[in-house]
Amino acid sequence: MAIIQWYPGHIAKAEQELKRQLKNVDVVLEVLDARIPLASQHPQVSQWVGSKPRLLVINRQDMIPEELHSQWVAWFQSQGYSPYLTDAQAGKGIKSLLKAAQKAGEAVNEKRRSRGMRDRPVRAVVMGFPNVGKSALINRLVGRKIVQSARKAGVTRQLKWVRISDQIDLLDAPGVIPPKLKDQAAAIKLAICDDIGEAGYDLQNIASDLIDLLKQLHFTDVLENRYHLEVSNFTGSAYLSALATQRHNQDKERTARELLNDFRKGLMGTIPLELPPELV
Ligand SMILES: Nc1nc2c(ncn2[C@@H]2O[C@H](COP(=O)(O)OP(=O)(O)OP(=O)(O)O)[C@@H](O)[C@H]2O)c(=O)[nH]1
Repeated sequence: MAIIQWYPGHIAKAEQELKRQLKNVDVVLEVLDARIPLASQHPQVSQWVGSKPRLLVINRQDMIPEELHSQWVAWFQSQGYSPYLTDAQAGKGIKSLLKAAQKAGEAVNEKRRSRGMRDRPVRAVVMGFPNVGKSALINRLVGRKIVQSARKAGVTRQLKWVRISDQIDLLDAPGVIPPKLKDQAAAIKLAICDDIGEAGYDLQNIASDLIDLLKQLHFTDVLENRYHLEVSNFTGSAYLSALATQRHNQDKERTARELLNDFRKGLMGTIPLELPPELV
């Protein structure tokens, strides 16, 4: 079991900043990682967002098999959400999301009109865990590069409004959700997918956890195809050691980094680490 450590001061600050941003918006776009849509949802978001319309953006759709797309949409709809699938890197799913955000914010203008006020653009914010693709999504929604999008977790700056159309304004800085504190199983998945930002974790433990998880989900073939080492008789940790012996002169740290990078870059294939609950 991996021990993941957080920095409470850092989290408190992020949480405060998020609440400050949320005060100013009409519509929230909550970005999830398609490989782990459940673990990348934060239980407190509902409370923070309150009654504002919220759209779920299941990003990195390219990193899971296509047949799962509609299954996740159906599942989230059954839970009362409005889910939209995107690939922010390639720019897929952006138009429908934009339309939905515009529509979700219409209530604001209805209210304004009823008070004799003029319409104004709907204000939206993109929020989600570190590194889930918020900046890439903002750049796609705006249609040009206004936010730095990087592979390294935690790259996000201060806020400004950007007009996307005469109907919608977007905060140029994403709202970063501080990682979940209590749910270790979710935290491990977030760490595996590199969605945990500046939290400290042990690379070797997380790599071992990834191997255990792949075994549990019957994805042993992806490991065997990539590394040509049979996995069935090994625990995650023992497999990592065996791999280290085979590949890097017993350097487990290097092997762990390589394994995680291979997974994160999609080099093992499109592997969902979670399935919609009915399918389990
Ligand atoms: N394959 C794939 N990669 C994506 C997608 N969206 C974003 N990425 C990549 O994921 C990495 C992180 O994306 P960012 O947009 O920087 O993530 P962020 O949520 O803004 O990150 P922070 O600023 O750290 O909170 C980048 O390398 C992006 O190119 C996607 O839909 N598919």
